[in-house]
Amino acid sequence: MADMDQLLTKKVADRYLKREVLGEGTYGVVYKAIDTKTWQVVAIKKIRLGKQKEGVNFTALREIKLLKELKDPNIIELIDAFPHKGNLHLVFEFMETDLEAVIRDRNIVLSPADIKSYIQMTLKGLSICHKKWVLHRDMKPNNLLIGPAGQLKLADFGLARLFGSPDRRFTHQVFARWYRAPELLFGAKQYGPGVDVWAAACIFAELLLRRPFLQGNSDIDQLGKIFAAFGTPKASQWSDMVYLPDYVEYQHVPGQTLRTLFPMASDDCLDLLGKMFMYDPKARISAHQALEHRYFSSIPPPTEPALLPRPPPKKEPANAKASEFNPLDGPTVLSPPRKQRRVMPQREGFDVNAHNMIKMDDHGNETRQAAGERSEHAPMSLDFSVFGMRPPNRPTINSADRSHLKKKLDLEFQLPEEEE
Ligand SMILES: Nc1ncnc2c1ncn2[C@@H]1O[C@H](COP(=O)(O)OP(=O)(O)OP(=O)(O)O)[C@@H](O)[C@H]1O
Repeated sequence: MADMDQLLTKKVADRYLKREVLGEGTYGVVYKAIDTKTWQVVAIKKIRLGKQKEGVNFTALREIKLLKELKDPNIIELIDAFPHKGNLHLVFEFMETDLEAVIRDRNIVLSPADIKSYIQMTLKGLSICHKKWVLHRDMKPNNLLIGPAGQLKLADFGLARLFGSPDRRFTHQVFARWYRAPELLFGAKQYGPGVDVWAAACIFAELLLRRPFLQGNSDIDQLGKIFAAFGTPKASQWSDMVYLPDYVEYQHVPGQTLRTLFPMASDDCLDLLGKMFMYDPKARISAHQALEHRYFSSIPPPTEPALLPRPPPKKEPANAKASEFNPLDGPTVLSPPRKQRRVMPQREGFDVNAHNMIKMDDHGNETRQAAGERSEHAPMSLDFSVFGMRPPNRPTINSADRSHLKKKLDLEFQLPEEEE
């Protein structure tokens, strides 16, 4: 490991002075750095591009350019993007903390006005991205970063699409499942902005409850938790559901009222939440419509961002939090017992032997298992979403492509000689 002096003097791409590692996420390591062009503190996300030889994925890089142009007070700014030593570096404005830290800080009391403010900023960021046809697809509280003036900004926008669906076998991805929309859990290949609205609804619920709302420990269990909360969807509520690739029939459970689930919330709050949690993505409210909902115009008005309670700036790498977090600490298990649940693949030509099963390891993580091998932990946990749903090839960049790229994409590529 490089010593501190080296880290302090290292210059990346002739522009950034690298500082400490902030943490490691799904796509790679994140460093703190100083931008010597502006003397601004930045966060550099180093994305591993792998060793593929297929060259540059121009579509992906065109999308990075699009992300660079996506400027809004509620979206983290992508300041720069450059390839360096087989990795793609994305330079973002530096943010002090995130919404997960706010929710989990027991010293923080969140008033209804504070919750309104945080969810309004989330929806504002979403609405702008959706207007430009960019989906997030991996919304969760630790992707909602909070700046020094209390502004909430959406981070990691578009990365799931660009660099493939995050692999949920990684520890830090276990939590992402809790925010997945039912259509994704049923394997929808075509989905829209509704997936982000569902995730925003889960975050809204988490702000109200101060703990993750629906904590499934496998994709099937996640659907079980959703249905136990809101009732198994009827064909009248979501007619297209049965056509989804991984649709399985669940035993009918009645669900609970939103009032029972969120006893302290106002009527307006519950009305909006219910519209964001609509099963049928076509019936689900859009981020733009949600912002027009009377919840945001009724009293209390949302707290000014600068007045929002927030934890002290982070000191430790946030990836430590994954190990601290115990999903068993969560709310009452809402899922019906496994035995009661019918999981019946009803697809023509479905061959269970051709597929894989998912079982849970001791930490509650999913591990793939060949079909035929029986899992004692989750005998019914067939995860159909793994079939034929491999992440798209990651874009790769080789030196021959760089000049080409510069012309095509107008990214400021500077490729220094020094070692990383
Ligand atoms: N713009 C930023 N400013 C400050 N810290 C950041 C910034 N972006 C990321 N970080 C920090 O870097 C670390 C890794 O972040 P990253 O987004 O890669 O993963 P994560 O949010 O921990 O998990 P996941 O990949 O599942 O979203 C986290 O501690 C995160 O708070």
